[in-house]
Amino acid sequence: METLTEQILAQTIRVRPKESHKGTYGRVCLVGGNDHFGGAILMATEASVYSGAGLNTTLTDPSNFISLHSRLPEAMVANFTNRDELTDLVSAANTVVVGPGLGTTDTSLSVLKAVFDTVSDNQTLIVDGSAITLISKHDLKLPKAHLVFTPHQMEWQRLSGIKIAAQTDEANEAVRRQLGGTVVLKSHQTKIYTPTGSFLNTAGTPAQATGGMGDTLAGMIGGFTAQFADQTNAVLAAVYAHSAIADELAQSQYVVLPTQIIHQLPRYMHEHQG
Ligand SMILES: NC(=O)C1=CN([C@@H]2O[C@H](COP(=O)(O)OP(=O)(O)OC[C@H]3O[C@@H](n4cnc5c(N)ncnc54)[C@H](O)[C@@H]3O)[C@@H](O)[C@H]2O)[C@@H](O)CC1
Ligand SMILES: Nc1ncnc2c1ncn2[C@@H]1O[C@H](COP(=O)(O)OP(=O)(O)O)[C@@H](O)[C@H]1O
Ligand SMILES: [Mg+2]
Repeated sequence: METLTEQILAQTIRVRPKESHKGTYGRVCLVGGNDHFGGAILMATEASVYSGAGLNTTLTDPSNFISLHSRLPEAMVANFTNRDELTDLVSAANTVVVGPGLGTTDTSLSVLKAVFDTVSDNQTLIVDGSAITLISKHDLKLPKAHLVFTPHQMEWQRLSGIKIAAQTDEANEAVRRQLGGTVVLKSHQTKIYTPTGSFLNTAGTPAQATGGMGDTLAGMIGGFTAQFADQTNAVLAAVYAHSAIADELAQSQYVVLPTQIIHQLPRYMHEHQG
């Protein structure tokens, strides 16, 4: 297992070419946020926007439209139960993030199934939070896409069937191979299992242990994979940056809020572009 270092940032975060426009930096479609968990999709969307993704559209419950727009006018919004809009917007994206705050109701399940029916193998699909729980509960067939799963240990237990205490590298890698794609197994020391190797993230702090921290990471992975060509490096750089920014803030803070990490992203990415 290789330890992630700051080097991953300069290898991934590109200096922006002069001749470019919003279309150069990718389209992200984020799907989630029911009438209880609006904050989750708001944070994921804000993280994608602040990571620099060129165009961001959020498919969510209509009760979240006003809060999302008033906080983040840069993002577009649509109703996640409108099947035609979902099909159009998901198809148009380079990266789709599904799950933050999606919930586990019948509506959540039908939204997730619609996303799975729509994505294709040239797209990256980040599967987070409730989407992981729904796949486990309903034994859903996974779509053909560049899959990136972002479970915490309990979600990984549900998806892989491996109890938290038995989540060894060998056992985790075996399930990753069956699933295909990449698994970001989140904990106090996140491990990333990819088709080309495994990585340990030693950055990060207990000051991050607060709700919304993973929703924020899912949005960052969305923003990074939409912009940067090497999809594995984009995931690794997002994981590292998320924790490293938290470490900076934790030097003088007892707790680090997800939105504080988000607001440091443009400055941090400017300092670490290669
Ligand atoms: N502001 C919001 O709207 C928020 C919405 N959220 C959403 O709520 C939904 C449910 O997610 P939850 O994760 O809260 O609930 P889950 O029920 O999926 O998992 C939480 C449980 O897992 C346990 N656990 C064991 N190891 C863990 C680890 N390493 N990291 C985290 N938990 C671990 C926790 O103690 C807790 O009992 C998701 O869709 C999520 O996106 C949460 O992110 C919280 C904030
Ligand atoms: N003690 C800790 N040390 C380092 N990182 C942590 C710690 N606790 C939580 N994190 C990080 O915070 C995030 C939590 O994700 P998750 O549990 O999905 O949060 P949520 O669903 O509430 O947004 C992960 O990236 C995890 O690595
Ligand atoms: Mg989560």
